[in-house]
Amino acid sequence: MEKAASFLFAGTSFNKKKYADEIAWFKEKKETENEVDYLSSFERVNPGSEEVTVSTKKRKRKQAASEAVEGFNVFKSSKKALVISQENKTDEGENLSKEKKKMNLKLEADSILRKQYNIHVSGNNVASPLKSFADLSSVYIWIFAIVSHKLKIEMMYCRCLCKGRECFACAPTGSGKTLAFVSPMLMKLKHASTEGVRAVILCPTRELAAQTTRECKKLAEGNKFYIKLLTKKLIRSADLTKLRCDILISTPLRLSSAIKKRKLDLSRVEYLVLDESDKLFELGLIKQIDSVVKACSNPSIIRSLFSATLPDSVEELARTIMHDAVRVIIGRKNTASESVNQKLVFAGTEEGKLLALRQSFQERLNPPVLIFVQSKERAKELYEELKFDNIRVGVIHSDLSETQRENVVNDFRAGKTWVLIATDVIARGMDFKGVNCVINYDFPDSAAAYIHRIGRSGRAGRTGEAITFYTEDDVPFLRNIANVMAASGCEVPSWIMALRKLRWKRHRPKRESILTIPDVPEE
Ligand SMILES: Nc1ncnc2c1ncn2[C@@H]1O[C@H](COP(=O)(O)OP(=O)(O)OP(=O)(O)O)[C@@H](O)[C@H]1O
Repeated sequence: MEKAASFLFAGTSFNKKKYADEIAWFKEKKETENEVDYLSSFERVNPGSEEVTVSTKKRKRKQAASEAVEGFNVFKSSKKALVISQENKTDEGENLSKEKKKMNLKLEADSILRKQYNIHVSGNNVASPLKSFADLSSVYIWIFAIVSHKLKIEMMYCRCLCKGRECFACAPTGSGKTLAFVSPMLMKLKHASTEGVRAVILCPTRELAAQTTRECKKLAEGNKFYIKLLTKKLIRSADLTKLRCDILISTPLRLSSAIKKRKLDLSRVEYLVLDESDKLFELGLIKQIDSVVKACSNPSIIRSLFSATLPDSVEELARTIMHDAVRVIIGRKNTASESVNQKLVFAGTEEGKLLALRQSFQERLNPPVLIFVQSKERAKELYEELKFDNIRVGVIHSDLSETQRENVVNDFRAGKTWVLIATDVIARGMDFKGVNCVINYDFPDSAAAYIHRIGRSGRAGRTGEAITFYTEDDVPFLRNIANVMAASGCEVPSWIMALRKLRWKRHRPKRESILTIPDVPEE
């Protein structure tokens, strides 16, 4: 256990100060105490259960005995439990009914635990959620995820993948989905191999693919896994048929063109993860996804879909290719992270938006701040305006080269720039540490875009803020955003909730130019 756990923690830096309580909690208690802890919490929510009346000592013995009879992993290694179970073997019929009762109690406990943590699971033969330190010894999972109770997705998904199940997973932004699919994947792959690509992770953008590669490498540090980001350079320089790679991370376009041109062999792939899956299943990418799915022809492949937003249409489509998939939803599907305080601000006109932004920067600029606009032209314009104000500002959009985009992201991560203006290109999956505020300078074009944009703040248990400017043009679409806000516990004016809900495809109205300064030089 220790070895496996240290392998998982290798290269991952946890904020030990922040999680000091949890670490202390974990250190102070022995395995058995934690087991009892779980039991007593179960009893608290089951006052009617007969277990409440028995003494702690008796209860422990009773628990150990019946778990051993059933062969659950939790207490399997306990010799005492085995002895007691043999002593108790009196009548087979009685044992059978005890077993049934115990099984029912276990199912009930699983369901209470899921309810407590807002985990919704469906599918056949779904594994129990991880609940105590004892469970860790069987699947070597993230201790911090369990004690902090914040990163629940890892609890459930690790269990599914370790049991070899395909999975749809939908959990809020910043809840740790990346580690939820990378850590069990590394555990299952065990060690590096020369047998070609064994796992593929698809991400919708290059920035996200690069970030995921970095996370994978950090997590695998000390173990010689070959983890590769499929770059243009790699495609040009290497003979991909001989590529030594355990985990390959790519965007769909790059991978499908590599499959086509260089005959990359994906027939041994054991794990395929589609991160930000709803984005990947959008019309523009579906052909490439299809070619990747076909190329991963190993019949025992395990495929998983992850996102903070998972429309029913995507689920339906994906189900046609998945085998008996488990569906794991943390919280409510398609809702924003509850740790982001969301506000709507009426700015009247385009001019009003710039004024409001300048004013809020003068009053309190609490960097890092991310500002989203609806097009690259507008990103460039706002950049010129803010540069003029002597703000440490960066801009990222699809007109920049790969290296330029990389530099902009690195500068923002390093704190060299305090404000980053962006299009939706970085709205998904990007994990900038501690973004204090997201400003939707231009109203998002869908509820999903809103959820992902504001989800760049309030990550990994931290709190954040999101401000959305709206003008007259945006009013018909306010209700859609207001619904998301209300679902995550934010206050919304009643007049907005009374607006008619519109079905929207894409709301990108033609907006007046942001520029107030004349003659912007061409970049
Ligand atoms: N068990 C954990 N304990 C502490 N921090 C964690 C844990 N798991 C993940 N994190 C941190 O939480 C942050 C958010 O994780 P991640 O980027 O995987 O979120 P996500 O759910 O994929 O979000 P998004 O939907 O925006 O892509 C990261 O900085 C990650 O290092």
